[in-house]
Amino acid sequence: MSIAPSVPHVIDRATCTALDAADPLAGHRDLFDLPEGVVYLDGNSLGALPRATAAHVQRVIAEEWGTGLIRSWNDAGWFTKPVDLGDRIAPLIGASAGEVVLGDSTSASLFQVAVAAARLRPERRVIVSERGNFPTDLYVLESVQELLGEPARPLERRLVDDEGPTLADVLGEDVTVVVLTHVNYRTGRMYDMAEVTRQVHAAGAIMVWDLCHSVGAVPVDLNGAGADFAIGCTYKYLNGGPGSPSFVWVAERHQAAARPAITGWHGHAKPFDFDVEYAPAPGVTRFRVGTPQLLSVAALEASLDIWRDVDMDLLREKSLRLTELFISLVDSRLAPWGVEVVTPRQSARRGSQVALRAGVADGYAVMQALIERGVIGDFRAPDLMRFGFTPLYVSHADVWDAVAVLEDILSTEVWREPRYARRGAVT
Ligand SMILES: Cc1ncc(COP(=O)(O)O)c(C=O)c1O
Ligand SMILES: Nc1c(O)cccc1C(=O)C[C@H](N)C(=O)O
Repeated sequence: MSIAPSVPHVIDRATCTALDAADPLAGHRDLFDLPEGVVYLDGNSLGALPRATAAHVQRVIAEEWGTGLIRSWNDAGWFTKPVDLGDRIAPLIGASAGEVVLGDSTSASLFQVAVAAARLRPERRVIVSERGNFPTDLYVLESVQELLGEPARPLERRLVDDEGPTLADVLGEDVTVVVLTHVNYRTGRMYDMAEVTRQVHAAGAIMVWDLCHSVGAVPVDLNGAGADFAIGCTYKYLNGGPGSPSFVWVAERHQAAARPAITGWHGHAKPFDFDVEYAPAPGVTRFRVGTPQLLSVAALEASLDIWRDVDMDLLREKSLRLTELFISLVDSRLAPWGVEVVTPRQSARRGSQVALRAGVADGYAVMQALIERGVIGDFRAPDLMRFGFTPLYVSHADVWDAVAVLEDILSTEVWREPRYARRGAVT
């Protein structure tokens, strides 16, 4: 695969519009309902609204719910939707049919999967994750510790980072599961999935990947990497809408032995036998819990249609072109204010987002000023401005415009106005 970003050396806005004119993915932007005048660089938190979603959800409400009523569990295929849509996510993450199923929230799915993973290595007593992981993953692992730890044999949680201890430092015969997020939510740094999985397996441990910031953003090959379990969300780059369901991937070789944390009736082998005893469904279906949120599932179904004809190599090429373009414009135009690129410059180590430290300015205030001017990114405490580049709807001209507004905010020092000062919770 060619991943040469091919950003020309001398860049002006006309260069960016020329890149857009030559962009094979440019047409996909029309599949989204983005507000006029907005440069949307926060699809790494909540993806944009696909044009087809409202009508599809409206049809599900009116026809399947309104008219079909209870019959729709069979007639509209409601009962098997989590498995059917799992099969549609599978090609985006290098999974086979029958390996992916929709879950509840990502947090709940991680609990479901991490417990199952740890139970595959019960004699080992250390769970490893990363200090910079998205906090919910770390909190969930505390619950796994509590659930599976015994007074005489507690489970320990060890956190690694680049300053040490590193993953290589802690991997040993006592490690049961390693839980890492493939693309870091703050820095956008991406792990080499195959290499890390190999290291973890060499220590005899189980590898669980969080794909929240990878699925739909970068090509992922779980089976190629030989990973064991994965979870992810669908409301970021898959554009499933706020609160759309998570997904769970379990490698086929683990499915028969895997014992999920929560054994609900939708994961039962024969849910409509209403047995008193639990018997797991075959395959990944046992990771289902209870009634799926079908209106959110419907919104996701509409957004997944967009992925039928997306070439993931082209997607990656465009993603790298956008992030490369952004980084070079930041370097060339924002140096006077000490703006620093935190995301790795090596393209193989970068997801589809870029984080900046604001230098002499207050990043929070700068981000509020940007948002007021229609350039929507976000801020992650203590000091990072984050910009997500969703290749399906962000253009090269958007990148140019975003940096131009950023330069203006820094040079006029408008960010110093009191209305941009930090207050309350931020998303
Ligand atoms: C890496 C990662 N994991 C998990 C989550 C969230 O989990 P949930 O969908 O349960 O809110 C996020 C973002 O919200 C995330 O960035
Ligand atoms: N999931 C979110 C939510 O429920 C509320 C606000 C933001 C989010 C996000 O997705 C945040 C995101 N995971 C992040 O990378 O920071």
